[in-house]
Amino acid sequence: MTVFIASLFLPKTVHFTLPGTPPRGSLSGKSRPGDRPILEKTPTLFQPQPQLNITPPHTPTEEHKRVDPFTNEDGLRVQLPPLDTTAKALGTGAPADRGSPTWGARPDQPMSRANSPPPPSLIDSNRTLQQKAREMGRQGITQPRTLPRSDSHDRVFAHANWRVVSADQGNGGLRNAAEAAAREGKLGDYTWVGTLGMPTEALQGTQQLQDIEDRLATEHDMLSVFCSDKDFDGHYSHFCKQILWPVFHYQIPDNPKSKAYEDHSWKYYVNVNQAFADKIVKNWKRGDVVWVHDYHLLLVPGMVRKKLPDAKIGFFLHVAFPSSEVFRCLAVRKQLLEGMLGANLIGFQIHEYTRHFLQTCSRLLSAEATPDGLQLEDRFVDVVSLPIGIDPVSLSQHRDESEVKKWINIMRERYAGKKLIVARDKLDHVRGVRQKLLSYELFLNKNPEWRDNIVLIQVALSTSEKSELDATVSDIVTRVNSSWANLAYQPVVYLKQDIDYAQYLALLSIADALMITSQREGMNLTSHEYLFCQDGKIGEKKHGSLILSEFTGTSSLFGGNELSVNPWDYRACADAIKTALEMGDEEKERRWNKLYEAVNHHTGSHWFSELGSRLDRVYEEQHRRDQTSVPRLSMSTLIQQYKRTERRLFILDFEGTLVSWGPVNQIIPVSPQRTLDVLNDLLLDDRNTIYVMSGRRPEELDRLFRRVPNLGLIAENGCFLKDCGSSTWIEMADSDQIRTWKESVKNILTYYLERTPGAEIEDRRCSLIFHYKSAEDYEAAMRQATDCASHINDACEEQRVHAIPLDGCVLVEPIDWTKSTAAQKIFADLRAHMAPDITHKSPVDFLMVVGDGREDEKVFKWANTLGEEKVVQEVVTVSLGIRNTEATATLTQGVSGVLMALQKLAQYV
Ligand SMILES: O=P(O)(O)OC[C@H]1O[C@H](O[C@H]2O[C@H](CO)[C@@H](O)[C@H](O)[C@H]2O)[C@H](O)[C@@H](O)[C@@H]1O
Repeated sequence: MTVFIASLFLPKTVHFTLPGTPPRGSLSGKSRPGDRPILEKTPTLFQPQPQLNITPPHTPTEEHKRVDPFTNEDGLRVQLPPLDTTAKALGTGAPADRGSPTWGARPDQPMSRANSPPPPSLIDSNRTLQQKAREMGRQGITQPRTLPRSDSHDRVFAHANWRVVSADQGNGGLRNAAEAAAREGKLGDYTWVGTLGMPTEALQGTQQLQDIEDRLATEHDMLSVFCSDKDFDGHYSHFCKQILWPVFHYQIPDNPKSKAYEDHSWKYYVNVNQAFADKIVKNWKRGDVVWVHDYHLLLVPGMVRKKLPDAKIGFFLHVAFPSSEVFRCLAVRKQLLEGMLGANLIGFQIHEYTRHFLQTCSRLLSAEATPDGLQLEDRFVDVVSLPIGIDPVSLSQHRDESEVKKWINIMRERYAGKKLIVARDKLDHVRGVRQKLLSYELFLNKNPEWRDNIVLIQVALSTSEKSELDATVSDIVTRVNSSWANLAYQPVVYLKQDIDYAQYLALLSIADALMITSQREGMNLTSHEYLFCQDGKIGEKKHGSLILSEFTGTSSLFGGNELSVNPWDYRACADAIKTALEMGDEEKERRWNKLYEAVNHHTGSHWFSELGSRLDRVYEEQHRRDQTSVPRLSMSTLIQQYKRTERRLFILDFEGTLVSWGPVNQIIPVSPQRTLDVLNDLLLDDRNTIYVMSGRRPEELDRLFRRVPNLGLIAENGCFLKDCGSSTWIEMADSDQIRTWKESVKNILTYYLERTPGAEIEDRRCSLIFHYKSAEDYEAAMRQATDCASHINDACEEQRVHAIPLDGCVLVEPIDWTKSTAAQKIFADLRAHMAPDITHKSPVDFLMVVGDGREDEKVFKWANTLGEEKVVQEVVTVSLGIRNTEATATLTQGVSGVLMALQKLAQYV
């Protein structure tokens, strides 16, 4: 069995060595294969990383021996050497939350064909610039690539030497988690499915590309997904980055240039998702598991499901899921949701995102949402929240490297006597770097005593987002530095480039505080890594404070032990900086201990394996329900069960089971005579106890069943109970609670009623129903009704009430009293009335539940448990519905089938 882990970027990619590139080491004028040039100089803080691959050519088959064990294949110091099997399993060392370097902008990878080449005039006039750029490149100064793509460019790459290297794009947290789970034996065979993260069209049809694909598959267990550059660019740079990423993080651009409502790049998104699905389908074998990750691949579960109806598919969203109010702005909202719903299990980082997703589906797809997931027409999809975490084991090993200690020493010396606030973020609006700098400026303004004594080190990673943000942030940095810097002091160190892993770990270890001001963020693993590095084990600063935006997923794990901030509130953020710096050691330690415990509890490996086990469980459960092999009710078995028992309890649903559905908002005018006769016949045997359950009001049921003495009744779906032979109703629900929520819900219902001509509200004792079957415009009414249900679910969750969109109506009822709670009360009361000398452990030896609806499923479940636990000798649960059921048998002949079956039993008095 193989687990496919589909994520947009593979953990590996390839780098090419182009003929004519200067040999590695030319920064210092020497050529030393495998060495990282920067190390040949006296190390300076945050020297730019060279991006040119300057290794002498070598063939793909001969792996180059690395001289410096801490450098990766690319000469960047980001990977531990494969010392032994444990170290090997630790894999790539890199921050969990990575940057996303601009796609198609590396000089050692082919250029994209997505954009047409610039006109020749421009190329000519650019030549001098290109010369200059090359010159600067030789000096180690990184410049954006200026060469336009051409046929010769393609040919060069098609024949150049290449090597597999660790990719610097993609989800580091996911990779670390998978590697940790594998290392700990919680994940068996697994195969990554993803793109190389570079334009590949130039290589299409070449042996080169085939070799790359083969090598990744055979040596690294990675299936490469190839798509045209245009598709990838449209998918990633446009649909993902300009539409999904902002909208999922609550940034709906409201300016006229906004692309949020356009869908011109939608087709590219579909194409890339289809390419992933095709790759998975082609390689899938029975028993394999498919895990699809993140917002880049929302359609993949649905596409795979279409081809492989039985596949076990999980989907996890790493970023935030917004409120339905925001999500509904997307033009392709339904397609996206339906794509995700192809999975058996959908995971989110925290409960808030799960709730938003359930509400969004209930609102936009009119799907029935339950706390466990979504009941679709033909399947149930489970929905869970499970936060990802870091891998403390590999982090700890990486932290022990001498390079980290070296950087700690350098920084210790450089910042002696200063307090350090550190941060490493992507430079896009969502991450709130601008807000952070403004509050830091405010802090320095308000607290002159701290000037000269504090430094903010902000590492800003590049993004594909091209905006004025860059300029704004640089302006603020300049303003702060020019206000308070002097020859020996600079209040902000701003690095617009990534730092290597050793420097990153040193930075986290030496900090006095980490400051995260994301406007929204799925999780934020940088804060986990920081807390881990603050244990003081490598003799550095310890128990530093964490200033963390309340809009990150991580903040919901930390229980207020962080300094939680609203990044929009500059004053509060400035105050939080002061609190962080002036906090006493004892309080710092107390807070850190709690935070550290949370970090170690929610590890990446736990996350990965727990998701896996949950998928296994829900898949089993869904399959059990899906099996059309829920047997038909066997009359002969039922008769035998009935005949060999003496204390029988029947719990029978009313509408749809004992009578055909009538208009729900009307009292049935005619008594259903046949039903009453059958019930009376059964009750002639005093070994039988019968309860009828219904959503109707007590007075309606009284009227309907006045000719069946000794019948027990459950009204309003479990809110009222009348015992057999009794004339009084027991109110099960808490009437004060009901009164309170009814007031608020009625206001909401009235609002929608006024906008839905022809609709009406039915006020039951414990529930309210918004009926729109007779609305003048049914389609419009249905939209109002789903909005109404979602409005109630948003506004009244704390009042323990929920709104359920049903066929032609929205039912609003309490969460805590159901048909099942009523059935349990009946059973408990029967047990309480058992004579003390009786030795049976159960008041009944035969329990039959028959029903056809959603509410009845809970009663089936409860009854089956009594059977499974052998509390009741014979348990028969029968569903009339065609939907998935918990019942152990089905009856396809509808109401007359039920009446016939009961009539047969009644003959055996
Ligand atoms: O920028 P992208 O290539 O589109 O990828 C989005 C981000 O993915 C990863 O972050 C997300 O997952 C993390 C782990 O679950 C979570 O901590 C974070 O909040 C999510 O946004 C990746 O770490 C980021 O670098 C990417 O930008």
